[in-house]
Amino acid sequence: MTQDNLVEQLTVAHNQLAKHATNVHKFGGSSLASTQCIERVVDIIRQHCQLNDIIVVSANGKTTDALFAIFQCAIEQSPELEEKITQLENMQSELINSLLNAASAARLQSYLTEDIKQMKAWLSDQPETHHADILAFGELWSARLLSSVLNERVCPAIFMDARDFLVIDNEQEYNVDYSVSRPGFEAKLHANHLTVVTGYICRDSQSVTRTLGRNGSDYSATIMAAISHANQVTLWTDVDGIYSADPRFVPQSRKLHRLPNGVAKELGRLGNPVLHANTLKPLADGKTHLHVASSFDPSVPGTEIGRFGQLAKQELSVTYLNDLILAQSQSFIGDLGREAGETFAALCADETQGLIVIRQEQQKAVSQWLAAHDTEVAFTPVSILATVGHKVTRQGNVKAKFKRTLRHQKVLAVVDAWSGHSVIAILSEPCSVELLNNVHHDMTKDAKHIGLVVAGLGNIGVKFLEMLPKQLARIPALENLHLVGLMTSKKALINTDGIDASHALSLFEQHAVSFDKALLSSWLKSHPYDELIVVDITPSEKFSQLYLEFFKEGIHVICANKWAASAPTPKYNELLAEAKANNSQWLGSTTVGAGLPINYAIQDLLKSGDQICEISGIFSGTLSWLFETYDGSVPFSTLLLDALEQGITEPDPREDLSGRDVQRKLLILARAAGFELSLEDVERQDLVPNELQAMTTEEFLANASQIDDFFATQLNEAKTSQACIRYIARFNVKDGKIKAKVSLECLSKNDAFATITPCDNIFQIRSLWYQENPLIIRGPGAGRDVTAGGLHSDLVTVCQNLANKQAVVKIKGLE
Ligand SMILES: NC(=O)C1=CN([C@@H]2O[C@H](COP(=O)(O)OP(=O)(O)OC[C@H]3O[C@@H](n4cnc5c(N)ncnc54)[C@H](O)[C@@H]3O)[C@@H](O)[C@H]2O)C=CC1
Ligand SMILES: N[C@@H](CC=O)C(=O)O
Repeated sequence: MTQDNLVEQLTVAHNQLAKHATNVHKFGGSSLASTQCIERVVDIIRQHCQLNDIIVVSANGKTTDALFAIFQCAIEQSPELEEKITQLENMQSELINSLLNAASAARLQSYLTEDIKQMKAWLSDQPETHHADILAFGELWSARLLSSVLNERVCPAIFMDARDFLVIDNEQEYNVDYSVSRPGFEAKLHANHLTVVTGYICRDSQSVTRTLGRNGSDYSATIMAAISHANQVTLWTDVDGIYSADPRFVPQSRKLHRLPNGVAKELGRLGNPVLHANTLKPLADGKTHLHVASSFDPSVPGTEIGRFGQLAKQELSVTYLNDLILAQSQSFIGDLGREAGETFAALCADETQGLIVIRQEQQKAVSQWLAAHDTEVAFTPVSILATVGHKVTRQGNVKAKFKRTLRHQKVLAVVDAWSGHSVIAILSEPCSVELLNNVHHDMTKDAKHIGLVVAGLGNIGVKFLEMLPKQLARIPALENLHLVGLMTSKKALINTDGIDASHALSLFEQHAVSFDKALLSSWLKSHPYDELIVVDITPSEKFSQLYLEFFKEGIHVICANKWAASAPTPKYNELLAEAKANNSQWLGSTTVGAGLPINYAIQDLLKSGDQICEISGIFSGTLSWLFETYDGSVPFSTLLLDALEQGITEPDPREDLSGRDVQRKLLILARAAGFELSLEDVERQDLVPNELQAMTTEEFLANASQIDDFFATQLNEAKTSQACIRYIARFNVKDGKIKAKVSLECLSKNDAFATITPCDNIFQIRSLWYQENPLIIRGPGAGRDVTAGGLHSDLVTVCQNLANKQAVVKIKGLE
């Protein structure tokens, strides 16, 4: 979804049933099969449609099948005819009476009685002449009923019989005569109404009822889109999208969230059960997007078909058709082969090898056609198996892979489709479910697409983005990762087609727009990626409060932000539980020690059965740098401003000076070590004087010199006893009692914590296995490079886990 779509979607969401642009919604028979189904459809219309939209309907449930059966009984003069008619009439009456108030029900009931009378008359006298008229009752009843229900419960709605305006000029090709149909429709239109139109039926230029063939209602919907210049068509059906293979047979199939028009058309041509070749014909220009969504679960994002950028074009799918005929003839070599392929709309054809693949029912016609050309033909029963994707015939690597996966099969030929969007293998045996699964696995196993959203483009965020293009190029685990979102506190740039990581910041400068939480939520709920990772590099408590929503959507979170990991215990536990329930990964290695592997070390000890009883050290890069550097020659506040400039402090350095940042880190590590405690359980010495507490960051920085006397005094006192001052975090457990404190301490110069490189962190861990001689981890604990590097390390871990399809949640660094 582009930013434009995003904004538009939000506008739509806030303007349900408001006067707006026309969209077309089509509801299939299964979506309208019962009272309960129709109630669901009414809810969908309430939430997703607007006045002036067009609703196209199929016949309720199995009504068309019942009408076919009735027609057949009449032809065969079967004694079951009366009973079948009564059953169908009763079924329609039940729907009418259960959904409408008494007055409307009586009105529709009387129409139904009239229709049944008419049907019986046609059935008793030349039923063949009225075949299409009889079938048309299904859509007629369905549209009349739905429009009445909408009128009663939702908004003004009118009912239109498509035969009153929709004219086809050639029955075989189902070509629409738009020059008659469009003005005919417009003349009947009522402004500020929903229009409910019968699918499947139309008339010819002699005003004879015609049907639009198999799945004609989908075609009706796209015709209505072309007639009304609609922006979107949604096919509400009983499946929730188009999959990379038929999900009934291929459990590993993935939903294709976005399909380029040409690829969708090719899938329809090669027998995709949801898409049909004619359906896409009226949308050939690609401007109107087609959505496939489930009326049984409308909140689940379906498949969008239209014009897309590069990313959607990388998707591959696999489809097959059994019970076909391979026709081989010398005549098919050269131009005649091409002509035959076009004449019979062959599933595939190769004029160099002289072959075409057709459906069984076409065999006779092909024989006759060839007889006219006086040549011989050999017919062989075959099946086809195809890999379908945007311009796939030009992708040598994909074709090679496809051939490799089929090397043990009896492949008669591998042919490029004329469209360029599929490579088709002709098999001498039917395609088995096992073969379909194997080929699908091989062709799509690397195709999991992961979206990346980066929140926070400050000191660390910018460095993270600077490193991203190189990381994407050199780390195999990031192969299918796409930067799709960037945000700061004020603006966001979301582009589902991907944001070029090499120009991320300038693209953000040029195209970012204001956003709010509702907009973000709506996008996050409908994003088209298999997985989405949000990297939180903000210092914002408010942003951390979105994690619960992220986890509910199965989104993964990597954070440098410490708020969520140090939240009050009930909240923290709720986040862990929600992440686990939805297989969301939550990693926050950089929340303590920046890029140092302290979280991993603690987790590893715990996992291996060790028990930690003490964690202490210098956890703040800022305070480490300040106290290691401060010797009284330069005022403390000058050093503080210097640290801010170097990017090692928190955005507001009082977070460091107050000990709050260290307090959070100690809590995060104690939790990682398996202890349950909250921030209040960690005693904290605040080094910010009261008078500087309530100021804005800018005011504080302007008045920072007020802290100098305090630190000068502390330093001088320490010097008199050959000691030094350091801000130390200490956590220990003795006899089950927890003690946790962060404070300024006066240390002997020989103390392990007294002599570290400025800005380094030092972590000392005592445990069952490290009692006398503690485990020490030491190194740079703050700064742009190491923190951004640590975030990239978490990113690779998440992507690797996703590639390995680990079902178990791992919340590294925070568990
Ligand atoms: N400086 C360091 O060495 C380390 C920093 N961190 C953490 O990294 C985070 C970022 O630090 P800096 O880059 O120094 O901060 P910064 O102040 O330079 O940048 C913060 C960014 O977050 C954005 N932001 C703020 N609130 C937002 C919201 N509600 N929604 C979206 N974006 C929002 C801001 O617009 C800005 O782009 C902090 O949580 C910090 O604790 C973690 C480890 C080390
Ligand atoms: N200000 C912090 C930055 C990282 O969390 C520190 O000094 O460690």
